[in-house]
This record gives sequence, structure tokens and C-alpha cells, in this order.
Amino acid sequence: MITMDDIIREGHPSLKKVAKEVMFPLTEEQKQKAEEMLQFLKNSQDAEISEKYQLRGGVGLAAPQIDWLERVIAVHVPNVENPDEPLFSAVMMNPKILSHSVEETCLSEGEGCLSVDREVPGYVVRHSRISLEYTDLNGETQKARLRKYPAIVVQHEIDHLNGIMFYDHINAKEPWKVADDVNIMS
Ligand SMILES: CNC(=O)c1cccc(C)c1Nc1nc(N2CCN(c3ccccc3Cl)CC2)nc(N2CSC[C@H]2C(=O)NC)n1
Ligand code: NI
Repeated sequence: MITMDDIIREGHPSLKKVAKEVMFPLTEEQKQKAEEMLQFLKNSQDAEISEKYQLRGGVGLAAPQIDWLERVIAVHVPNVENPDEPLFSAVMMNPKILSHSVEETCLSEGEGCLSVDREVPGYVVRHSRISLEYTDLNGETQKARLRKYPAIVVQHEIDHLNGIMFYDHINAKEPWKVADDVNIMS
């Protein structure tokens, strides 16, 4: 299983690299690592397991964060009302944003990252809605249209595939200043 020891932190060069396209068919090892990434997120959101293994809570993880430089991300966004039925859950290979809204959004509390062991304050402005294409674990091409939290998480994780950290988007001079048409999400 993936634990915090497997997650590389700021300063590790792999976090700045561009990950390579995944080739199909997947090897057993690639499939297993991708599934472990999703399982890590579920474990990190489980009170008992996260306590037992000291896992930090996350809703997204990108392969470069476990020093695997291929274009794979896992997203598991829980539905607070009903934890058994997640808002959005997927393992994406070669995710590609096909189009996005002009409208932008950001989390009112800023963003965190499992590879960043410090608070970096400030709004991270992202597209409010995205249409994306990716290949799933069975090698099938999938399309998804996302908005709000799931859209933010997927953009954060795709950034990791391109060596971009969330704080690269923060306005250094005025971290909590945004244009008035940006939708601040609480
Ligand atoms: C600096 N202020 C902040 O971080 C911040 C501060 C307050 C609120 C938010 C909303 C903030 N922001 C933020 N909070 C999260 N979580 C909230 C806690 N949660 C979680 C934790 C434990 C169990 C189950 C769960 Cl569900 C896991 C997810 N996650 C992300 N991001 C940015 S996109 C990828 C995603 C990610 O998984 N990061 C590790 N940002
Ligand atoms: Ni991150």
C-alpha cells in the first residue's frame, strides 16, 4: 500500500519534471500502481486507516508524487452527505483538457498538496468547468465534464503531470486578491 513515505516532497526534482504519456496495453505493474493511488486516497479519508498509517487526507494524487513519471492521476472526491457514494472518483491515464469555461473559480481557503509540508496561503484561480478526455484502467477512452470541486482537483493533479505546483498560480504580491468575476468557492 502507498503511505506518506512513498510521497515525494518539495525539493525532489521529479516534482518539476513533465511526465510521459502512458502506452497501452498497461503492464500489470502500471495497473497495480494506478489502483494503489486510488486506494491511498480512500485510505486517507478513512478515520481509522488514516490514523493507523498516519496518512494525510487527500482527494487527488498524481503519479509524479510517488516518483512515477507517467501521466496518471487518481481523484476521489467524497460526497459529505453520503461517504459511500463519492462525488467523483476516477483513475485517469493521459488526461487531456479539451475545453474549459471562461469563468474561473478558486477555493476560499486556498489549496493544499500532499507533497507540500507547509501552508502556502492564497487563491489558486482555475477554470470553473472543464471537458476532459482520458483513458481508463481498461484502456477505454472516457470523456468527463467537471465543475466546482472535482474540476479544481483534476486541474491541480494535471498540473503535477506538467511539473506545476499549486502555488505557482498564487499572486505573490497579493495572494488573496482576485478579479471580481472569479467565483470564490467555500
Ligand atoms: C491551505 N488551505 C487548505 O489546504 C484548505 C483549508 C481548508 C479547506 C480546504 C478545502 C483547503 N484546501 C484543500 N483542502 C483539501 N482537502 C481538505 C481535507 N480533505 C480531507 C482530510 C481528511 C479526511 C478526509 C478529507 Cl476529504 C482532503 C482534501 N484538498 C485540497 N486540494 C487542492 S486540489 C487537491 C486537493 C488535495 O487533495 N490536497 C491534498 N485543498
Ligand atoms: Ni498536489
